Amino acid sequence: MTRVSDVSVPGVSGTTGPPVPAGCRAGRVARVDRGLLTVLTADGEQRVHAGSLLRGGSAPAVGDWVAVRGELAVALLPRRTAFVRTAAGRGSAPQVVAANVDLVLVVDSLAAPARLRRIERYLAVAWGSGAPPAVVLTKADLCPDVPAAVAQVAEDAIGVVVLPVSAVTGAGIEAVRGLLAPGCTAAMVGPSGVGKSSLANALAGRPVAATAGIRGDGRGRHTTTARQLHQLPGGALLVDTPGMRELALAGEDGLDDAFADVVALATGCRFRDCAHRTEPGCAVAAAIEDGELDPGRLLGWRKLQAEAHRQALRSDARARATETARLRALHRQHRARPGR
Ligand SMILES: Nc1nc2c(ncn2[C@@H]2O[C@H](COP(=O)(O)OP(=O)(O)OP(=O)(O)O)[C@@H](O)[C@H]2O)c(=O)[nH]1
Ligand SMILES: [Zn+2]
Repeated sequence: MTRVSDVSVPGVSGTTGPPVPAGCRAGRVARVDRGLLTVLTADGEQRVHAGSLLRGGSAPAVGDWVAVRGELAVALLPRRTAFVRTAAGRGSAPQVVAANVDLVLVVDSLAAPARLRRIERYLAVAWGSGAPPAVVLTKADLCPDVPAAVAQVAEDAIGVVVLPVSAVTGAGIEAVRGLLAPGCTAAMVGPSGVGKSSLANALAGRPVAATAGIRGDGRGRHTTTARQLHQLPGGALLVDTPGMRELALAGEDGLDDAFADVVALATGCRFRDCAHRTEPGCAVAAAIEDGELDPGRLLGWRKLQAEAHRQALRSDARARATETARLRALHRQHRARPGR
C-alpha cells in the first residue's frame, strides 16, 4: 500500500503531487513497460495504459507525474527536472531516463583505478539535468587505499560530495542514506556492473533490484534492463537505471558546473576569448604549469565542449526536420481540404 505521503515530491503542491484535471488523480510513474505504466497513487500501486501519451513527443518516463482517469493515463504533468540520455551517434533523439529527480547519484566503482574523465562526463550530464549530483564510489572493500581514491575523485568533482560505500560490508551506506531526505527522489546513473543494483538493495535493506551476483545466469553484464522507482524505508524514492555505456551530453548545460574550477581559472586569462592553448597571459596554462590543474582535466573539458557543440548542431537539424515534416503535412491537409 502506497500512501500519498510516500509519493510526494518536495516543491510540488502539498503531498498529493501536482494539480490534475478534474476527475483525475495524480500518479507517479514507477515503471514503464511498453504501453503499460506502473504508477504510485494515493490508492496504492496501479497499472494503467499510457494510451495516447506514447504518441506525443514526450512519452512518460520513470519519475513523471501523470493524470490518471480510470485505467488510463490521460496527461503528462509538467516536469521539474529531467535526466536526459543522448546516445552517441547520428539522429539519436534524447531520451528521458528519469524525471522529477532531486539528486543524481553518479555511481562508479573503487574496484579499479578511478575513471576521472568518465565521472566528469556523468557529472556534467547530471548538472545539466537540473538536479545536483553526488558521487558514490562502490566496492570500497576491494580498494587498498579508499581515502586516497576518494581524494583523487573529490579533486575533480567540484562542489560535490564523494562517498565511498561497500554493499558487501555495508560501510558507507548510512552516509548515502543521509543524502536521501524523505520525499526526495534520487536517480543512480553509472556504467554497467559498478554496483548500482547492489547499492539499491543495500539502501532498501531488502532485495529490490536484481544484481549480477543474484541472477547467476552467467551473462554478467546489464542485469538491470528496466528503469524502476524503488521506495526506500526512509521515505525517499530511488530510480535504478540500466548501465549507460554511451552516455553523451545533450547540450552545454551542466558543463560549466562540472568544470567550475577551470571556468574560474579562465576568468584570469588576459584575453576574454582565450582558447588556453598558446595565448600569452593564459591563467589556465599557468595553473597546469604550476601543477595546480591536471592537464587531463583541461583535455576532458575540451572534449566534452566539442561533443556538446556537435550535439547542439544535431538537435538543431532534428528540430528543422520535424518542422519541415509538420509544414508538409499541413500543406497536404490543406490541398486535400481547401478552404478549411
Ligand atoms: N566486492 C563487492 N562487489 C560488489 C559490490 N557491489 C556490487 N558488487 C558486485 O558487482 C557486480 C555488479 O553489481 P550490480 O549491482 O549488478 O551492478 P549494476 O551497476 O547494477 O549493473 P547493471 O545492472 O548491469 O547496470 C555483482 O557481481 C555484485 O555482486 C561491493 O560493494 N563490493
Ligand atoms: Zn587561457
